[in-house]
Amino acid sequence: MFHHFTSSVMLTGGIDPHTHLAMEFMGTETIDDFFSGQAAALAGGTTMHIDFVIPVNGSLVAGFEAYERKAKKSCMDYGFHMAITKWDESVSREMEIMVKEKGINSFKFFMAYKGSLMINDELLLQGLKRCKSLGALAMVHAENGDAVFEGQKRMIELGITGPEGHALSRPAVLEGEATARAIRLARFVNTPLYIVHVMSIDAMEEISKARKSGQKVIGEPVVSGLVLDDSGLWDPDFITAAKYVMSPPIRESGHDKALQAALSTGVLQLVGTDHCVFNSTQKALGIDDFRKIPNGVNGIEERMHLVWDTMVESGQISVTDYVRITSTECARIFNLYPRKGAILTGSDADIIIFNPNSSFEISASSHHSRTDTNVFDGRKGKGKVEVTIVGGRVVWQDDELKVVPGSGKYIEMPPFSYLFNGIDKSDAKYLSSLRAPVRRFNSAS
Ligand SMILES: NC(=O)NCCC(=O)O
Ligand SMILES: [Zn+2]
Ligand SMILES: [Zn+2]
Repeated sequence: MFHHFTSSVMLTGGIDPHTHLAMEFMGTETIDDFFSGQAAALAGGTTMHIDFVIPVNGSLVAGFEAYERKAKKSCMDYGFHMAITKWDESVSREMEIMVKEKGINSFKFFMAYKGSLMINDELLLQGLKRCKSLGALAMVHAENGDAVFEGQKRMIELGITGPEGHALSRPAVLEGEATARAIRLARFVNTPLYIVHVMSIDAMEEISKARKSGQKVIGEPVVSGLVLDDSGLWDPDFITAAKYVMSPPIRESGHDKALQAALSTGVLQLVGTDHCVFNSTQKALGIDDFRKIPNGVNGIEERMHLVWDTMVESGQISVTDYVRITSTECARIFNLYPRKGAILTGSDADIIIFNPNSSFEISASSHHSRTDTNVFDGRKGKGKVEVTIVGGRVVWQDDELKVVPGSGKYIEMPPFSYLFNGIDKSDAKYLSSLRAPVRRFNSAS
């Protein structure tokens, strides 16, 4: 959705499907909270984000309440996904409460982070079945956590303790394996699947194959994976190298371009950030051992600019495609369209004015995030978000923020998005195929 506005264009505000604000993780907490992270987002033209609630001691209700408190200071609209980290009757019941009473329509399963968030295949299967019955979208962090654990041991035994050990310990083959496994289990259950942070050709090709076969699989690359390669991890300065540590890792050069191509051809459908930032002091927790470097990079403020420059300015996609991959498709997948993801009568007036002839430059000293580093530091490009409007109010203009803590609203997301269309019919077809050849056996005697 875009309209001409002198040399600038009016576009739908961005929606970031993947963030971690005020998240307790790896013995610390992300430094951007719901105010600072959202202020950064608004300065970069993103007007809504969906964050991941982490259960408290396995309780979804307690986790939801904790995130409600964290989000009180919000200055822009937000929604929640919910992580599932253990399985029992109570979790299964709480999933229903989340969907029917709390406005959550997606659940994330971590196939990595052994010993903390990781789940096994048995849990994943139970979770997929439950998601299907509730009309909720299952999401996976796809890396083989057991093999990552082995890979980490291997690096430490070789004496490789620096940030490069992070990437070497969890190669793309492990992302490809877990992506394939999750896709096959979702096919077995016959429920849609969303792969978060697709970082490699290996994972992307599994998604491509499944989609070609007609399976409902969504692939989300993140801006770091689209525009960076792993060279920063070899920087001789620990803090510089450690800022690039995220999971799955940023890959060797070549994966970035392949992910861009997949995005431009519809193999991948929307762009997130996985904004999950720790400052230099927090990253230094892993100075002697890469396994202790808190995982995560920035992107919430940079996504709209970098996707424009990398994809539209380069000629890979049109402006219409840009709006789809940064906003509309996210709204459709999470059942918010057309309230969000569109400029229409009756939609929330979340709008940006974007000047394609202007330019941007990214730097840790001028960004709005609280963190003291930026993985895109020094990058320049074409295009600039000149104005951000949320709910009809100007919050970013002339490089100045006018944000009000507490003004952001929680957006409930109803279940049974378009991805569930036709699932009941294909189930019925499968069941009738089982019953068709009723076999009779002769008795043994
Ligand atoms: N991605 C990452 O390194 N940190 C955030 C948690 C996750 O999404 O896996
Ligand atoms: Zn993840
Ligand atoms: Zn994440």
